[in-house]
Amino acid sequence: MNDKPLLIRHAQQLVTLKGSSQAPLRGKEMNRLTIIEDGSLWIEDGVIQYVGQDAEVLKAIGSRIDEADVIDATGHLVTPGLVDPHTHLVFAGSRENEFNMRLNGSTYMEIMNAGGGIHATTTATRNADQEQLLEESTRRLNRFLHHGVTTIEAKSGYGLSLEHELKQLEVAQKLNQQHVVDIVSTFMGAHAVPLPCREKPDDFVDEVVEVMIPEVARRRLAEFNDVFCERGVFTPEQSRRVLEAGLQHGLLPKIHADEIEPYGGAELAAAVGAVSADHLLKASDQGIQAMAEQGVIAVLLPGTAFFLMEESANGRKMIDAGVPVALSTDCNPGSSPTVSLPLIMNLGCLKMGMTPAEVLAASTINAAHAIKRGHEIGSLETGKKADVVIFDVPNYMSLQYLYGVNHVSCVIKNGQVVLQRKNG
Ligand SMILES: N=CN[C@@H](CCC(=O)O)C(=O)O
Ligand SMILES: [Zn+2]
Repeated sequence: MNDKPLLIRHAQQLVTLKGSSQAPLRGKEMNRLTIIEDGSLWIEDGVIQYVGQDAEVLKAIGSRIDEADVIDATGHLVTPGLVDPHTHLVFAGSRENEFNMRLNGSTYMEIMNAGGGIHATTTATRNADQEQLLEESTRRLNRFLHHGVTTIEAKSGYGLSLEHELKQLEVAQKLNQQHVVDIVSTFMGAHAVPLPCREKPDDFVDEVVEVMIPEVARRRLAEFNDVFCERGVFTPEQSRRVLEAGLQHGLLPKIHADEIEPYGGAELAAAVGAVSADHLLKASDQGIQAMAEQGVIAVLLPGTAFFLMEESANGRKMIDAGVPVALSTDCNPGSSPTVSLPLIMNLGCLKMGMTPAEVLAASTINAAHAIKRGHEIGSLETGKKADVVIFDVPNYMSLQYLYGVNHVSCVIKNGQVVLQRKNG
């Protein structure tokens, strides 16, 4: 912990997103950023103590300014640390061959049904030991940090057996201990039916429900439980079994829903009280309505749609229907190998009709709520963790307008400067 306080001064825009620690922003609220011009932050013991205009903060700290390290953010944008609420961070290998196959006409599901896709990464991940997984995942996590991400969700799901699911989750746990970026773990044993079980998928669901979930919960290796609810993977009935079993063991439900075709995933998310439903490219209007009524967060992944060359989810319609929306990279080796959450924000604007304010809310406070961390991160408010990004742009609109560029200039995690970049 830094003994010295940290003072960030004179931000051209300091976006606080204050006032939503209890519940995610919805509808028109998603444009409510609360911006302070000539903004400053006083950070002590890893926690934000004062937020306001420079003159106000200076008045509050008085002569203590002499104790502090000072960062001059003149001409820069200051935001909460970005939060990525849906990644498959821990895996081995890569699948550029499948990218090439898709560009030659194969579809994502054809490749998976032929034993590639998730199965290919499962083989590579099973063959990797913890050390290799840790090394590959650390490199990825470093790159997330370079793009301004200070907290990330990480799913298992490339083990598909108790032994290898535990291995993936243990690697995530170690990464959380070793790396400055915080990791929140999700168990996703129901990511695919392993090839040898293909004739008897319900037997595999039994194993997930009766063996894997209880053991993962007993070892406290995850907080959430996810399932790939899609035709040819897990049916809505099987998915419900998995999610309800998780709930019985204290694992909160999340769901990969309606990605390839409308399949009742959004409706199921609402019925089981899922924290989030993710993907939703093909979600039905009734499903969207049900999510709005139950307050299920839509975690949208426009990078996945982009990379699969599909139409994005209708983020605009979901926000207008009152669904709280968050954004994520979906970082994985098959459908979205990116680590750039800022690029995903760009795509949120360009492919889903979200405003620059909405994508920022979706990648900070709403993303924090999607992993049940809204009370401690996602906004710049007194008492919250001092996770902060300084961007080399003058305002939040420029972050989207000057798209496809990494504008991160400095990242502060728990009150410590952990990354500084030169932007020229
Ligand atoms: N769609 C299912 N699961 C991942 C992709 C996993 C993979 O292809 O390896 C996703 O969220 O996109
Ligand atoms: Zn995913």
